[in-house]
Amino acid sequence: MSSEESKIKKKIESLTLLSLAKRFYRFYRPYFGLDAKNLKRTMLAGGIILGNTLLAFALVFVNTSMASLMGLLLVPGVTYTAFFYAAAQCMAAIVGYGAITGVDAWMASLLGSSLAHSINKKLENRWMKSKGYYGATLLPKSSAQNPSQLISHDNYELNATVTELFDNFLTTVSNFAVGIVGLYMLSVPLELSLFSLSFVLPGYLVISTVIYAVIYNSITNKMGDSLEDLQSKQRKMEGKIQTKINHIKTHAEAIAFKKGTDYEHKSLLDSIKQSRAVQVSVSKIRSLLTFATNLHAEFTSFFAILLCAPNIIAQKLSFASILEIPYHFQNVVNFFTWKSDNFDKVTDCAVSLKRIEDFNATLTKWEKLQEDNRAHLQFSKGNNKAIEIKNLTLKKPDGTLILQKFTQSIPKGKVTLLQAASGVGKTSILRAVAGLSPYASGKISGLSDNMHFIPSHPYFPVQRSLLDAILYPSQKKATAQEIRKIKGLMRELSFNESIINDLEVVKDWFGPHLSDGEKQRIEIISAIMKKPDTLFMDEATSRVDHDAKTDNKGKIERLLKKHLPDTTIVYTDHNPSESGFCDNRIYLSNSRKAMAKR
Ligand SMILES: Nc1ncnc2c1ncn2[C@@H]1O[C@H](COP(=O)(O)OP(=O)(O)OP(=O)(O)O)[C@@H](O)[C@H]1O
Repeated sequence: MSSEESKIKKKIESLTLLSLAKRFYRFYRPYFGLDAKNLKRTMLAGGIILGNTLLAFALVFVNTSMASLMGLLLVPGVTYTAFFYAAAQCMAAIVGYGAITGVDAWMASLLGSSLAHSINKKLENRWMKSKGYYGATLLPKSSAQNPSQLISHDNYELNATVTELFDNFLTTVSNFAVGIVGLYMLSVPLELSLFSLSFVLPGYLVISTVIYAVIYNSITNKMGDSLEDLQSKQRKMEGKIQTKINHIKTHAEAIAFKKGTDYEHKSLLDSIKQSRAVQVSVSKIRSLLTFATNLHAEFTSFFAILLCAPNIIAQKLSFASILEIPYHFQNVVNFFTWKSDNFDKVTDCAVSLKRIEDFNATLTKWEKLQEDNRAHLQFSKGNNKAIEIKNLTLKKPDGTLILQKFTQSIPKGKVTLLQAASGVGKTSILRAVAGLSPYASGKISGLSDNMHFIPSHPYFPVQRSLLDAILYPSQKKATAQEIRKIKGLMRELSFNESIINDLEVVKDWFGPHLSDGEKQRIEIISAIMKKPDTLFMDEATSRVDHDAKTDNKGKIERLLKKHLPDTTIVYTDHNPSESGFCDNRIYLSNSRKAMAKR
């Protein structure tokens, strides 16, 4: 089979109800069972199934009581007592039917929200705990999904719609059963005479209804085949727009400085235009489907009457039976046309499910990559004298080399400067040491758990105070002593009093409230507060002055020596001071070989 053929086959398969049901089954299976965690959901699903079985009986009760009321009205000389009794029966049947429907819908919505909550927790948990937020971008050919839409919106929509569809499908099945039985009971055998031969077709109403339904279903299915693809594209476009807007917000200042408004505007507008083009195609297909389904809705009664015509003409059907036929006909047809009748919702769910499947697949790849890498890059306890790096080889996601067989001994309790030209691999070494490089091999020994890293771009948690940023990621309340110490360090690093007074105020501290150099000084205070055994700093003072007068860089270096006298410090710096801060230098040459010099 050619690749084109197999693609087409895959597409057709992906849209069949059976294959969709299989995918949904695989996806939802872990959320049901008899254990305490899943029992509530299992009971709700059972309740919905039971509710729909009861609905089938309630429906029979509604139909028979209506038919007997009709029959009664046609009897000459009917009494009011008999009429009210029959009417009361009808009322009771209708109210009973309505009540079961209400309880059923309530259980479906409870099930939907319970599933949404549980699945979201799992997705979020997996994304955060496996560091998927970091790793997804490191995968080769990663399409770097934007999970914000998925976690905040798609998953809730998916579960609300799936449970609604599940309930709706069960109702359709129970109505179908009632419809088939009803049509069969009303189906007076059709007698046909052709030439001298006569035929009798028993249950012909059932057979004709099924034939009608199958033909209608195949027509609408063909029309809606491309809807899932288009909706998938539409969601991707929405994700792209969100990403671009977030990007503009994050880099607002740089864009404004670079006078990039028109550039960003055009880029955003292009995405909005593309999304609009997809939306127009989706609307066209939707309107075609609406046309077909509305036509079918009107045709149903007409076709049912046509089917009954021979028996009505032969006066073999009572008036009450004639009234029942379109109703049963509709119920039988609805079963076959269920997917096309709910095409929008079914494809919406299929699209959301696909996005969650892709998201999970990306996380699985990342988890596997980490697992594989654990065997290649080995960490061990080592000795008290030095951090030993042996044969460290680092690669890019596409497999090309960054650094080969780097071997180095870093003395403990000293300050070591890691120097090299830009792009040689200094940050990559720090990533490997932090266990954040999935394409690394070699051996590293002598590290303790108490390490601290200052990344090249300062980090501030969202909607938190400066104090929270300094103590990040600790979630404990700061003690009065800690606050006093932090304020003292801020004064030593020449912070303005107004900033010191705002220490506990929640602000967008990553925004313009602090200069870049101030942000870097906050990171230094954070490191001092952690008292790590080993401190790794990546260009941590690049935005801080070190001229003779103010010398903030010198202040930082003296402060680190004073407060962290026993800490092993390893840092990168393109513009190191000559103040004697570092005890040891490592030069990483372009030929990827390291040389050490004291
Ligand atoms: N995830 C990645 N995907 C692709 N290339 C990568 C990745 N990580 C690192 N590299 C490449 O590895 C090389 C080394 O990068 P690294 O950031 O370690 O350099 P550096 O020595 O710290 O540079 P600088 O001094 O400019 O910060 C660069 O060419 C970079 O593009």
